[in-house]
Amino acid sequence: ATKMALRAGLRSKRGLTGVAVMRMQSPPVNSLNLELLTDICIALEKLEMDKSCRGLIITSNQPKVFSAGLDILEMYGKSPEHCGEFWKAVQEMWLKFYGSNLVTIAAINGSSPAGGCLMAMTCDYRIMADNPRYSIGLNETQLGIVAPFWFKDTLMNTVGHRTTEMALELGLLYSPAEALKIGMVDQLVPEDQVLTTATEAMTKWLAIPDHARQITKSMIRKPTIDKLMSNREDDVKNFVKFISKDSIQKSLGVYLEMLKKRKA
Ligand SMILES: CCCCCCCCCCCC/C=C/CC(=O)SCCNC(=O)CCNC(=O)[C@H](O)C(C)(C)COP(=O)(O)OP(=O)(O)OC[C@H]1O[C@@H](n2cnc3c(N)ncnc32)[C@H](O)[C@@H]1OP(=O)(O)O
Repeated sequence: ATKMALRAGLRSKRGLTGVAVMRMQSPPVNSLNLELLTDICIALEKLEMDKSCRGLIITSNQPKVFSAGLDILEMYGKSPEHCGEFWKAVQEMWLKFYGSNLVTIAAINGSSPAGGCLMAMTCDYRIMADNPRYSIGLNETQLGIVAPFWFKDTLMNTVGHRTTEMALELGLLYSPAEALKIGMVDQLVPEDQVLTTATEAMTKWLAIPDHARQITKSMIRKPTIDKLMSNREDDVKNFVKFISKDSIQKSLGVYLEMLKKRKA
């Protein structure tokens, strides 16, 4: 096994031949800030160019949490320029993962709300710890914000039209058992078996010739990717306009307070 050290917040190492394991480690909850998003993108870009790499397992090194989603502090009280730069990085992460040529498997070893759920849904396969304390889903409306169309598309492509209406409008967070039932995740296993099961699943995916699998994946995902690709700048503008509204900033502020109080 070759080890590959990456910059802050991320470690990636080779286990199974041709398979990289990316472990997010940005304490306390792997919230996706600009730095972590950039690190993840650079790491994926490198792996994508590495001919010996065929698969990627993404998991968390933080206890109880896969990823808390986008870092709210990157969108709260920040300048429009900063928000725009942040949003471009979010788009970049989604485009790279959703369009990856690698087999990507999410080993979801903790809660995965909002952007964390999005990230997991960009993968080819999802294995989640069966711990009923964990939750996963796109809860944006609960924060008073609106998930953009490509979040919606990713969910719709994963769980279907009607389930997306309910999930997205109500901002539902699902238990692992519920998430399995609606197809948001593909498999549940005891917490200590998430990574080994991901490795087993990877073996199955890698038995398929890369070329055939990649073309098939692209055929299925390309229309969704093209939709964002041809609207990237408008999407950034929309985001900045939306997130800069006083009412939205207020909602985010209230939500952050709630997160802190809940802890106390
Ligand atoms: C009108 C036209 C509209 C057109 C649309 C335009 C486009 C607009 C788009 C706008 C969409 C933006 C999309 C956003 C997607 C997101 O991802 S938003 C983030 C949502 N995330 C959450 O709701 C998760 C919140 N966190 C939690 O629920 C919990 O932290 C946890 C379950 C993940 C873990 O729980 P626990 O282990 O108990 O840890 P905590 O004590 O709660 O947290 C520790 C620490 O971290 C802080 N924190 C948690 N999450 C975040 C986060 N996402 N960002 C920043 N900070 C976070 C938390 O406050 C604690 O801080 P302190 O230690 O108290 O300082």
